[in-house]
Amino acid sequence: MQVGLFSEHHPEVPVEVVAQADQLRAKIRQYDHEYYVLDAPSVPDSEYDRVFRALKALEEAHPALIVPDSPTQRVGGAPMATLMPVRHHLPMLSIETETDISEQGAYNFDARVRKKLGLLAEDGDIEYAAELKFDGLALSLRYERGSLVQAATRGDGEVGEDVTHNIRTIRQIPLQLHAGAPDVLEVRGEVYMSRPDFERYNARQREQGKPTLVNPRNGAAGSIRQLDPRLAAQRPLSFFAYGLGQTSGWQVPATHEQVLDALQVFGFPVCRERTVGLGAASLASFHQAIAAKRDQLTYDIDGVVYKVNRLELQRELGFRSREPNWAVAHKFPAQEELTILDNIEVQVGRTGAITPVARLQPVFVGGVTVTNATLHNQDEIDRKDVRIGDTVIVRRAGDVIPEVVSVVMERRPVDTQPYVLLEAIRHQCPVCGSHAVRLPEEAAVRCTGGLFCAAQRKQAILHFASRRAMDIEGLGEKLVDQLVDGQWVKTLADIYHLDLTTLSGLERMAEKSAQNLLDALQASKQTTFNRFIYALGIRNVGEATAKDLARHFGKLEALQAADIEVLQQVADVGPVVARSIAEFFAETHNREIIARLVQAGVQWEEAEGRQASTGLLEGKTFVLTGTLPTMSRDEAKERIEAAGGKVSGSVSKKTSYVVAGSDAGSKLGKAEELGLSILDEAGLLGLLAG
Ligand SMILES: NC(=O)c1ccc[n+]([C@@H]2O[C@H](COP(=O)([O-])OP(=O)(O)OC[C@H]3O[C@@H](n4cnc5c(N)ncnc54)[C@H](O)[C@@H]3O)[C@@H](O)[C@H]2O)c1
Ligand SMILES: [Zn+2]
Repeated sequence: MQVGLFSEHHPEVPVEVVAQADQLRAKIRQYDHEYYVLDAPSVPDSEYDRVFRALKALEEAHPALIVPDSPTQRVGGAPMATLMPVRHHLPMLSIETETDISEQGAYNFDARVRKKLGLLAEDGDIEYAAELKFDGLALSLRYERGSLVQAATRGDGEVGEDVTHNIRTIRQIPLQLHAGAPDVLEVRGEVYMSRPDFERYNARQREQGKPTLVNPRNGAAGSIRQLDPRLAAQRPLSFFAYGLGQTSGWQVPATHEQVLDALQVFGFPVCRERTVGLGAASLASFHQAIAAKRDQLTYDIDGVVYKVNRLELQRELGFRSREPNWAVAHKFPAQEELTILDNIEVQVGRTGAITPVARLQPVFVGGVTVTNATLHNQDEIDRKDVRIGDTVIVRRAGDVIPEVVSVVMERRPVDTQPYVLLEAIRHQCPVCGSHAVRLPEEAAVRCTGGLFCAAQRKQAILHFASRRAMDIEGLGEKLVDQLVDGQWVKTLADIYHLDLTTLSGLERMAEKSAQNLLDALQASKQTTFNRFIYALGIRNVGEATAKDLARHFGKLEALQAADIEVLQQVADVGPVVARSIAEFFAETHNREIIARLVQAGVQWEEAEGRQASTGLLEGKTFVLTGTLPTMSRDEAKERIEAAGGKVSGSVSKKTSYVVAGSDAGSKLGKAEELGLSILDEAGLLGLLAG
């Protein structure tokens, strides 16, 4: 060993090692504060764990370094000053992490437990309970005589925060226990946000231009530690019970497995993914089985937890400063990792949305190597201030596409520039060169190329051919892929110029089906004006609007010539819809394609759109929900519209009638809430009959 300078306080440890430990502790203290107090971590857990392990390794090599307030000796962070402190009757500990994520990890844990208990090979295998390690926030729920009296976070393990006001908004947590509950029962478990709830919440926030949650764990922790329970109530949270705190007036079962069974009987959600087995092999196989299933679970887990099953043995094993000796967390590959963002490129989607995509230095995250991640849209880039050259946190969980969740600002290189998508593409669609725009009320940048844009062509053709548009039977997804990829169809109008030789030369296309398709194409040319408008796939123009437009304008020339003002004279056409219609017809490519469609023989009776209705239901708006006994939903809709009524998708005060069949959903509930008239099929037929 090099004999050099030694520290004053640790005479046996070289100063540079002391300095290194101090540096690591300062980092950990900063990360802990961001994570536990601010609920805003700046680095992913994987990075935190690396720093933590480095400190642990230093302390193991130089035990004199260990001080009682080292992060390796304590749990969590200080409670938030704004919430009331709660002293735990029994401390809430952490769990030791097994560093070897291979199956060897299970064997290491078993070996440590056996050694501590002084067991020999002939003493037989230990019984273990294995369960999931949920990635949320630990809670202690206290029930007295069956009623929830207090909910507390872990805090530093001794003193947590009172979050009862927020916990009461979580439906999965019983306020009252089923009969037979003990005098005092403290239940420990994890509050979490499911992935679908997280995705839905973020999608809605993104749509409204509001801040998104970084990950489900943060979403859960952030809402539980709010002061205002209304904020917590807006975020959908769930709960899993996994253990006990203090109890009294109860014969506590003999094993962990039986404790969980009992909690389930009392009314707590307990995760089904758990098992009990003998020895390390059973643990290793659980680890493997869950790893294979991880992506299909609807919530985040960061590993599995092994616990000695018999509580008597747990007591014998006891605990150290921050973790029990009878449990271990056996992790999986991290779902969030650090990497460098090399470039931002764009992709044009099937609806013309131009989305920014991050090109990343390859990084192993969520079990796969990731090189691309979505950045969603300009608003998200602005909010996260993502720049080329940044070190970013990438998240890949479940089957959701990888996403850049945040930037590690500390590591931003000098000379970076904010990224502006429209400027980067010079206001042009990179696929077709059409003008790219961003509507003020929209997050997305869009290509205005419409039917001309190859990226949008396949989708446009499928929509054009669909049953309620031009109704071209046999023109399905596989065929459209071949036609567009093979350059047979460059614009929509080309489909009417396909011939038998070309079609029967395609993969899996017999002459008979080729001829059938040609017949279907021919038949589709005779259509109605409203179907044709709908078939063009103009943004924001659905079937109902297409009908209104057909009825109002009667002629294609009139519709094409209408400006935004004139368009808004049509019932139900607001400024947004009017603008997308005007923009569509303003694009030269689109006008050309329409002209070619007409040239190819597409025609309709000009008057059809104005067909006289019986007028019986004029001015009435209907909402359909559930399955009607004899009529299909389309049929009901057609008959209502034929009688002059309107069919809308959502219930509001303006709804005249809600027609409800079996398995009616939330719309029926809403209708009842608003006190609207609710009809069954017979009632609707009655109205139609006058
Ligand atoms: N990114 C950051 O800046 C940052 C900062 C601090 C901590 N962290 C992360 O926090 C974690 C360390 O903190 P920790 O001490 O809470 O350890 P931990 O989260 O790894 O393990 C203990 C916790 O596991 C939870 N748990 C989940 N399922 C469980 C089950 N079935 N049985 C028992 N407990 C279960 C409990 O909430 C318990 O408190 C690490 O993952 C670390 O990366 C990250
Ligand atoms: Zn384009």
